[in-house]
Amino acid sequence: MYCAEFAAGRCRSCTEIEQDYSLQLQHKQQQWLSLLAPFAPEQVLAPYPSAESAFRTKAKMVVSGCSEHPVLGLLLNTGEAVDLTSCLLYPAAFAPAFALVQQFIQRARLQPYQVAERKGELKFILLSQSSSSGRFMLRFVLRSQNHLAAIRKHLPWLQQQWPELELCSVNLQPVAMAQLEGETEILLTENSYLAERLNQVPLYLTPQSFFQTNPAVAAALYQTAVDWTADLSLHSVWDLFCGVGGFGLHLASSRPGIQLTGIEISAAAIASARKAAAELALEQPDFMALDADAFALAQQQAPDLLLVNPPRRGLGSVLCNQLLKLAPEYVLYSSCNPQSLARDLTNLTADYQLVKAQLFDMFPHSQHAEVLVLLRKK
Ligand SMILES: C[S@@+](CC[C@H](N)C(=O)[O-])C[C@H]1O[C@@H](n2cnc3c(N)ncnc32)[C@H](O)[C@@H]1O
Repeated sequence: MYCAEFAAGRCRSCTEIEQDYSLQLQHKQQQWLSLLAPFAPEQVLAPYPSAESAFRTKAKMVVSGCSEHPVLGLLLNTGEAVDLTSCLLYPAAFAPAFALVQQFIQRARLQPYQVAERKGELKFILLSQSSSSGRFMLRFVLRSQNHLAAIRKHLPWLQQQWPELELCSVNLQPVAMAQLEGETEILLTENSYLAERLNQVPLYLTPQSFFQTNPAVAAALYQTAVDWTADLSLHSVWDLFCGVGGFGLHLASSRPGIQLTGIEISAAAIASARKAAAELALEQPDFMALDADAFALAQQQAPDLLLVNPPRRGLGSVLCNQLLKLAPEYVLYSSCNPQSLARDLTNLTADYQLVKAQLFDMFPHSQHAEVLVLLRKK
């Protein structure tokens, strides 16, 4: 796919964008197959493809320039600002939304943060869209509360121009470092959730909780988890690193009566998962805001299916060893880092057989991949 910013060397995020998409997929699949080979999988399925453009429903834009001429995009080491408001990864509704945000910055006279001088207030804007409703969540990442009153004052204007704006908040990131967001979030609208719906399962996104960036591929991933486990005899499932509940809610809503336990470190994400579980009228779901290792280490009895979807670092040896000790009949492992998954599989395949594996192309044009594997106790 042709991208003018990539061709000009100004944006290098999509390192593979100039390669034909079918070749990108072939390439990822080959790498995936070579990582899996030592574990002798019984079945490896064809990769699940993504749309080539307009698939990414979350944008993280550095704000630079000045309040009269704000630039949304990225900042090069040279100090040059790159405008990414027409980036092809975003759905069509993002470009007019970015234009409104730029007008808002001008009206409210928000001063973009100047990295070199450590002056200014507005560092980033984070924009997410619900793929089911088309509605938006907008977050301003600020250095301090100095611009908060101006944002509050002009927000009614923005809401009037932009009826699809469901939720708006301010995140405070006072530290001058690369970390995108800080701990304090100030909600500016009545609504505290952005409602998403994948495969008819409600999911509630909140400002600080994780959500997949490619909802079409995420829907396929969740559905595959349901399909691969449909024939298994399951009474209990743990969903570790459950986020707002995508995997667990899909499994439990497709199998009435199943005992679901969801564990996640973010209390906001757990509140979302509980809200969705109540809407689905699930019987006895148990979503708890806890560290996954601490939870697993405190358990004596395994569920029938243990589902894990850890961050890029993977499970690590403590959780892998506890998993081997608990010995659930089945493990379903979804990973956004095939390398750390392979490390964990080295541990887990001592007692588990790798039954199925599939790559989901959540991040086209990059070298990243989401992968799903099903393991059965030997
Ligand atoms: C890759 S995301 C998966 C989220 C979810 N399964 C989904 O499909 O959206 C990893 C999740 O692990 C959570 N997390 C990170 N460290 C954790 C820990 N020590 N214990 C429990 N959850 C953790 C993050 O907050 C994040 O929601």
